[in-house]
Amino acid sequence: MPCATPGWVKTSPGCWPVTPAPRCCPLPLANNHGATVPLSTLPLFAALQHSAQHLPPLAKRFQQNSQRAQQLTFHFGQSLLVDISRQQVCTTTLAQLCELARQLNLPKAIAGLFADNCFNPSEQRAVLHTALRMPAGAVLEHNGVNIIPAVHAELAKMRRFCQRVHNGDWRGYTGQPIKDVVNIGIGGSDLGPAMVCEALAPYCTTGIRAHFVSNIDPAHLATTLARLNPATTLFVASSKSFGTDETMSNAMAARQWLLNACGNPGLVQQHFVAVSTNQRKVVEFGIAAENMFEFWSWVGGRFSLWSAIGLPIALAIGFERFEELLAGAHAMDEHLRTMPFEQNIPVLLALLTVWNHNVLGHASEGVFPYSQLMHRFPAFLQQLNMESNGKSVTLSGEQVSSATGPIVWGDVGSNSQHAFFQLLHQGTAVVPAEFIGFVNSPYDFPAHRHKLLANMLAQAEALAFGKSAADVEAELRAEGLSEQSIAELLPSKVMPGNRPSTVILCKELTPHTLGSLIAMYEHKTFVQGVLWGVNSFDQWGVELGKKLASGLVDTLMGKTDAAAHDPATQQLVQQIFEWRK
Ligand SMILES: O=P(O)(O)OC[C@H]1O[C@](O)(CO)[C@@H](O)[C@@H]1O
Repeated sequence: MPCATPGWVKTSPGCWPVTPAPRCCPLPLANNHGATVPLSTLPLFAALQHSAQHLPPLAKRFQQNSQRAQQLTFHFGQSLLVDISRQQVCTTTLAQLCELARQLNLPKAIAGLFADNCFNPSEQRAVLHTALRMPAGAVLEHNGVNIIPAVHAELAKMRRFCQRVHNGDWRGYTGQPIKDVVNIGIGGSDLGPAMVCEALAPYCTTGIRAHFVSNIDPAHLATTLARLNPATTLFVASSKSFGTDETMSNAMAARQWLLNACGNPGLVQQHFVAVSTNQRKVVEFGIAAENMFEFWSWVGGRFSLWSAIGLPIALAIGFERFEELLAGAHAMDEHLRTMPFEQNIPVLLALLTVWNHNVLGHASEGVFPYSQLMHRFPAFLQQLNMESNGKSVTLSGEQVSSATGPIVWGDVGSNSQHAFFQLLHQGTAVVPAEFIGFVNSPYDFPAHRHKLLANMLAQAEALAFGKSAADVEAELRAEGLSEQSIAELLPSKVMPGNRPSTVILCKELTPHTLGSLIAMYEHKTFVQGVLWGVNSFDQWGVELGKKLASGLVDTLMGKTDAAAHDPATQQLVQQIFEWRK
C-alpha cells in the first residue's frame, strides 16, 4: 500500500475493520527470500521454452526408457511416494528446472524459512510457521528470543485443556460434560481444522464431536445449532485478528443462543474459549484471558492449523494424535530443508508448476484425492495456494513479468470422473492433475477399496496414453459397425492422451501422513512464491470487498443511500428491496 513517506509502506493487522490504526514501517531494502531477477529473464528459462517445442509423446518416453517410472518416482519415508513419470519432463528437464531454482535464490530462501529470515514485508511480519512443529528441544530465535519454548508452552496448555474436556472435568452450565465443540472461524481459522477433522474421522474417538461454522449465511449457524444441546456445547471462537466480521457475527449470535438457554451471562464463560493473536479483543468480547489460546503474528492464517487454531482437531482426535500430525509436518520440513533439489518433493512439485504453467501455458491445476475423507482438501489447498500466490506484483513492488498462481481446483474421485473429467480427457484446456490415493482404509468393503484405487490408476493412465484413432477404429470394426458409422463416431471417441498428471500414493491416511502431505503443499506454495518473486504471505486483494460489503450492509439496512455505488449495484439493491419479505 502506498504511504506519504517515500520508500515506506502502510501496514495493517490484515483484517478489516483495522484496529489499531494503520502505521508506517520502513520497507526492507532488499527482498530476503524471493527471486532477485524475474524467472522469464533467465537464459535457462528460454532454453526450457525452446525444449518445450519438441516434446515427445508420453507413450514414446516410456517406450524409450524402461526405467522411467522408477527414475521419476520419489519416496518420502516408507509411506508416501510421488510419481511424476506421467509429467511431460525427463531427467534433463528436471535438472534444468532445479538449476533454474538455484539461480532464483531458492537455497537461500529455504534456509531463511527455518532461520527467521523469511519476511512478509507488506505486513511487516516474520514467517515462522515451521516453528509450530519443531520438537521441544529445538532453538529458533526471533528478535533474539528462542520462540520454541513459547510454542511448547501453548501446546502444553492445549493438552491440559483437552484432558479436562475429555475427562469430563470441564463442564457446562448444568454441570454436564461437553459433548460437542463448534469452531467459529473462517478462511485459515476454519479450512485447515475442518479439513483435518473430516480427513481423520476414523481417529475421532475421544467422544467429542467437532462442528464448523464459517459462513455469514445464517443457514450455517442455524442448522448447526439446531442439532446441538447448549448445555453440552463448547464454542471455540477462532480468529487471528479477532476482527473478522463473519466470525464476530457468528460468535455473538452463538453467545446469545447460549444465553437464551442458560439465562445467566456469568455461565456463558463455561462455553466459550478463543484462539487468537489479539488478547485485547478477546477480552473485550467477553472471553476470559485464561480461556484464550495464543498464537503469533508470525503465523499466517492459512499456515496456522498447527497452532492453537488446531484446538478442535486435538479435541476431536486427542492430543497425542495431534502431536503425530505435527511430527508428520516436521518430517516434511526436514525433507525440504535437507534434500537436494533433484529429490526434494515440494521443490519438484513447485518446479512442475513452473513447467506446466509458465513454460507450457496450462492455466490451472486439478487436485483429485481418491478419498471421501479428503473431501475438503481441494478447498483447503485453494486458500493455501491461491491466497498465497494469486499476486501480480513482486516483493519489490514491480509488476510480475510471468504468470503467477494457477487456478487450483478439484474434488474427490471417483465422483469427479462422473462430473467434469470429460473436459480433462478431451477438452481443449489441458489441466495438469494431481491424484492422491491411500492404499489402506479402516473401513470395511474391501472390494470398494480396490475399485477406488483402480479408478485413480485408470484415470492417470487414460490421461497420459489416451486412445489412438487406430485403436478406436479397430474397436468399432470389431463391433460390426458400418463404414459410415465408424467415420462418424471415430472423432468423438479418440482420446488425445499426453495429458500430464502426478500420482501421490500414501500407505494410509494417518495423522502423521496427513501432516506430511499438508506440509508438502505448504512448501510447494512457498517455493512457487520464491520462484515467482512474490510475497506469498499477504492477501491485500481481499480487503476492498470487505470494505465495500460493510458499506452495503448499511445500505441494505436502509441507513445509507445506494447512490454512492455503481449503477449495476444500485439496480440490484433496488431489486432486493422490492423482493424482500
Ligand atoms: O483469522 P482471521 O483473522 O479471522 O482471518 C480469517 C481469514 O481472513 C483472511 O484474512 C482473508 O479475508 C484470511 O487470510 C484469513 O485466514
